[in-house]
Amino acid sequence: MTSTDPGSTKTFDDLFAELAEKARLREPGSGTVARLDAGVHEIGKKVVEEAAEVWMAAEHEDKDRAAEEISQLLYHLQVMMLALDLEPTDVYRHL
Ligand SMILES: N=c1c2ncn([C@@H]3O[C@H](COP(=O)(O)OP(=O)(O)OP(=O)(O)O)[C@@H](O)[C@H]3O)c2ncn1[C@@H]1O[C@H](COP(=O)(O)O)[C@@H](O)[C@H]1O
Repeated sequence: MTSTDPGSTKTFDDLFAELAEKARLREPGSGTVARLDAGVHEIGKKVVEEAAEVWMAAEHEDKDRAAEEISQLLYHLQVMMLALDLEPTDVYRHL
């Protein structure tokens, strides 16, 4: 996907609803369910790893790569939210 390509129209809230449903159903084969089962410590490591990848892409790669890494960071933050039983509104009220 390039920065001029709209690509997926999925939003933050759409992805959160999708992940919450997979977690609720414990969907077989879901990477999200596996990450939740691994626990907060492992999820936290992925959050830190993806944050570093955002930083590196921002400094050394193009905008589209940075956007891709940001999307992955948002995904792992959502997994952390699910692990902590946090809703988006619990986060939004601090914005
Ligand atoms: N948006 C994402 C998403 N972003 C990042 N990731 C995961 O985070 C990893 C980040 O890439 P890395 O370069 O760090 O890969 P890696 O080092 O091999 O990471 P590990 O898998 O070893 O942790 C990806 O390989 C995915 O496993 C995601 N996994 C899933 N989704 C979406 O979440 C939804 C549910 O996915 P499942 O639960 O797998 O069905 C679907 O719509 C997916 O598109």
